Amino acid sequence: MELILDNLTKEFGNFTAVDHITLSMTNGVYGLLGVNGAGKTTLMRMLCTLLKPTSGNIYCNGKDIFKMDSEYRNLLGYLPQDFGFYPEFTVKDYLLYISSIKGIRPVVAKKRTNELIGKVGLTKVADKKLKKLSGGMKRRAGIAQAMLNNPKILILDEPTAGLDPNERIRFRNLISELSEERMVLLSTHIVSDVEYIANEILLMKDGTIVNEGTLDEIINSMPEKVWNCLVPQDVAHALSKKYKVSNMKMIQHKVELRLISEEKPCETAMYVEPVLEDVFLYYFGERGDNENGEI
Ligand SMILES: Nc1ncnc2c1ncn2[C@@H]1O[C@H](COP(=O)(O)OP(=O)(O)OP(=O)(O)O)[C@@H](O)[C@H]1O
Repeated sequence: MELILDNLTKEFGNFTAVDHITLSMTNGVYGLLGVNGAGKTTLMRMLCTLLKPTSGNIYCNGKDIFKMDSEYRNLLGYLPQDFGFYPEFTVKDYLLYISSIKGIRPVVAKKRTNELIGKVGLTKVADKKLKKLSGGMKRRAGIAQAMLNNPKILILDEPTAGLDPNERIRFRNLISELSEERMVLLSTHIVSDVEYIANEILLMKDGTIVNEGTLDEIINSMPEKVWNCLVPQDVAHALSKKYKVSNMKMIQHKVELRLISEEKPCETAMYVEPVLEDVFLYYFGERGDNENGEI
């Protein structure tokens, strides 16, 4: 399975949401990481043929996905950010209903529904109405519906948004399990989501992929260094205005800062090994002197 994005672009009026992305993806988990508004959903909607590109193409095993029609849709499973669920349906009925929409034969649908309910850990609540489930459980039902046709390409838009830490971990494990022999593309703005499960990380900013690679490749390619410094409060204040600061902690009467800088930022600064969160800050963070800065 290979998906190729060739100069993919989407404009809304004179705003470019996805800007000439060229990319190739095969089996494995791809983590699309970016801040709100980076263009993740727009990119995913094009990959699901729900949105036509302004220019550029997407090829699946060499064929234009917009010309493949049902041949492509049969390969695809999609969990949208705000997936419409049916509050009065039980988990089982919901999955059987979606199966019928997808044109899956009833015998196959029944078998697949039972299998997936077990896989996503919803056996105990299979006959409960969706409105009675927790956010994480609903999201798991959402994943199950995306998996009904045993897709070779699974696209998950912010699947962990709003989940508590336990559910988040459970979800990550589930996604890893489901990634065998298929391509999974998941978007998130949470660094740890991709840190643990993505084989390939795509950093998206302002409609473009600013960096792409394995966790190690991305971390090692950061052009600046990460420093730890323990300084008095006034110095900490000045440093945080000048540099991007990934962490700040009070230790007795001093402040411990973790910051990103090309050169040694102060006399006492010690170089530390970077982690993905530092890289995220490098690309997406703002220095403290930028009033509009948000991470
Ligand atoms: N239909 C549309 N018309 C106009 N602008 C749009 C439309 N859809 C998206 N945009 C704009 O395109 C940009 C990218 O939006 P998109 O939803 O793809 O980002 P995102 O990375 O998924 O963000 P989030 O994490 O908040 O969902 C945003 O500035 C958004 O306002």
